[in-house]
Amino acid sequence: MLALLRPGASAASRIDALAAAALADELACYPKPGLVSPVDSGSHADMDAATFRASIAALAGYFGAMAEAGAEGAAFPALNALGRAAEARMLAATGGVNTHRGAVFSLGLAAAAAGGSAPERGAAAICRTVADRWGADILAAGRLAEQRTHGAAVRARYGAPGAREEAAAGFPTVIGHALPAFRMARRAGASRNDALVQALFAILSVLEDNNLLYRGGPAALGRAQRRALNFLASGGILARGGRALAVAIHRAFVAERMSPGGAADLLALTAFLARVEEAHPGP
Ligand SMILES: CC(C)(COP(=O)(O)OP(=O)(O)OC[C@H]1O[C@@H](n2cnc3c(N)ncnc32)[C@H](O)[C@@H]1O)[C@@H](O)C(=O)NCCC(=O)NCCS
Ligand SMILES: Nc1ncnc2c1ncn2[C@@H]1O[C@H](COP(=O)(O)OP(=O)(O)OP(=O)(O)O)[C@@H](O)[C@H]1O
Repeated sequence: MLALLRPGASAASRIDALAAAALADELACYPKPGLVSPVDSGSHADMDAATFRASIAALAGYFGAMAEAGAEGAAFPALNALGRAAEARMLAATGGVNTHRGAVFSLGLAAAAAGGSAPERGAAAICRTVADRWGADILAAGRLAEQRTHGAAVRARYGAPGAREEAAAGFPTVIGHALPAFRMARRAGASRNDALVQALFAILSVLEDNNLLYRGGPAALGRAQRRALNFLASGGILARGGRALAVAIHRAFVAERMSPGGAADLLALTAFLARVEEAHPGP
């Protein structure tokens, strides 16, 4: 966080610090259905909050490097190479556990876009930049990719879109659902944590999360979306009993061993964009 406060810090190092803070926001946020937080490991046996902290430390500098590359007009292959190298550092730090693959991808692209555009233009401009500058190449790379990931298995089985489609379209789930929910909750007096909980449920209510599809198929995805819609319809985190309902939904996910990792990645992106807007208020 210190680089944020240093007036002389470069734009890239400020973006790096904002991205690290956003990953810390996502980890700290509780309750998150089935996901790892400092309170518990949710539906995960192979990782806990310490694994995530080690992963965040291993990613130090990556988002700044993406911001610099974006500012220099880098094409997709250069960003992809930085992302793969960061992913390798993440796996080395966690003993091979996938803590942040989706965040390395989505938040990395957003950092590159933030580096290449004036941050005071806001979150929507950053996400549009991802779509405009790299969208076509993101989709083309997907068509050529090795088909051994969980995402590829889900696509082959259910034809579902995933992280690539969300990024190539300029993160519509974040711009259209998560950030409005976050801002509305903040205006209504919610803490950052509680506004992020609200944003996570907004994401969960609409996202085709590949992690849920991989572990539990369309039935698990439908159950997750219905629970999230029910949470939002009953007034969300600020309603009387809202926090208790969120904890109950978290426990239901854990009982079923379900975890919406894609939604968690987009929550980290939401936290990043919110912090960029706070640091660079528009006109
Ligand atoms: C595109 C990536 C994420 C691979 O996707 P694929 O769907 O094939 O694989 P995998 O199942 O391993 O990963 C999916 C990741 O996306 C997240 N996710 C799942 N569903 C969604 C969704 N609907 N929307 C957004 N994210 C999602 C998951 O949490 C998971 O972390 C990635 O491995 C890749 O190409 N990385 C390149 C390196 C990189 O990050 N470059 C930087 C920017 S170009
Ligand atoms: N707080 C969090 N808790 C759990 N997952 C998260 C969290 N934040 C982000 N994620 C995302 O969830 C994904 C990890 O989920 P998961 O462990 O289900 O996937 P996997 O390693 O692909 O599969 P599996 O463990 O089922 O073999 C990561 O890619 C990560 O980006």
